[in-house]
Amino acid sequence: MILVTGGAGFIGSHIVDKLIENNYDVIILDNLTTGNKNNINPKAEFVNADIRNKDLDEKINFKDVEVVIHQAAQINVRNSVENPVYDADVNILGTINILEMMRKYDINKIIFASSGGAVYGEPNYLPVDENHPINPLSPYGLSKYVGEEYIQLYNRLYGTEYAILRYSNVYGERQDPRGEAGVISIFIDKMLKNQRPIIFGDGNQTRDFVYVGDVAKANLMALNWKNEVVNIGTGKETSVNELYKVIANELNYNNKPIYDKPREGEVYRIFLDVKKAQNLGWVPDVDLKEGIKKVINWMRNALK
Ligand SMILES: O=c1ccn([C@@H]2O[C@H](COP(=O)(O)OP(=O)(O)O[C@H]3O[C@H](CO)[C@H](O)[C@H](O)[C@H]3O)[C@@H](O)[C@H]2O)c(=O)[nH]1
Repeated sequence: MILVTGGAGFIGSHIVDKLIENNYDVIILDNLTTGNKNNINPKAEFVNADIRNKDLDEKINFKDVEVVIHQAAQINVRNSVENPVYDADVNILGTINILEMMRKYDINKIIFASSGGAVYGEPNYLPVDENHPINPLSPYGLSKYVGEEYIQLYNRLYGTEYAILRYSNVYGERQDPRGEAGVISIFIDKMLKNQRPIIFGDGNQTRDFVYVGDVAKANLMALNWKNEVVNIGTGKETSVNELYKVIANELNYNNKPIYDKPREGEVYRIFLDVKKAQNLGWVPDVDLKEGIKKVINWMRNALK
């Protein structure tokens, strides 16, 4: 049995679907603050609870759990700046609570969603590999990194195995354009409604956009990775202006974007070195254009 925390969320629900496709038994733990009931795979068992709950083992039969895939988190970077206590509570104490349940019930493996976009800070060199210095620029980046460190500490103290996946900018179906970020879903949503998207700054800032299905695939492969910290991205750099063009082109949208002042405190250029993931056998299957088409199809139906 595999426990997926945050399994009703954007990335977690795609992981659950892939696990079920591959005949794994899955329990979802989600408190539905940002997760959505509609994302829940009916073949999974669902427990509505908070990762910080000290009596989680009264709700979940941890004796059956062999691996925890820990995706539940406070994921909003800007909210973490406004409310660092809440961010640390969910992302640090929540992670420790999950690790304690694992210790109590001898669960030997955790796969953890970390952030390649947030832990490295402003890159000293590009692409950013796993050995790049850690210099988070937000409480969120720090809380994700502290989660990583606790997981490594539990490995030293109790031998708990881990795979820490540092995602780049993940996009895909079920990323809510009204919720936390996701420039791709925001641009598609606006263009479909014939509104003009806003580009913050000059639009030459770059990101590494990775499709959610490929991230789910990495999590399944990580079931066999032992004590690795791995960047998960495409290794390709795309500017926000380029992204705008690709989406506008797919949608035959002819309006120009509105340029606004740059968003404070965000990095200008970042993309990940993904050689390590490749050496472990993972490569992304879906390129940006194809992924954007998938999101457009999904959003057209979701908006009906
Ligand atoms: O309407 C928008 C939204 C975003 N952007 C720009 O697009 C780029 C990407 O922005 P996102 O908000 O999609 O993502 P971030 O790069 O800010 O990444 C942060 O938000 C992500 C959510 O997808 C992840 O949580 C990630 O770890 C975290 O660093 C940024 O340069 C941003 O300024 C715009 O120009 N217009």
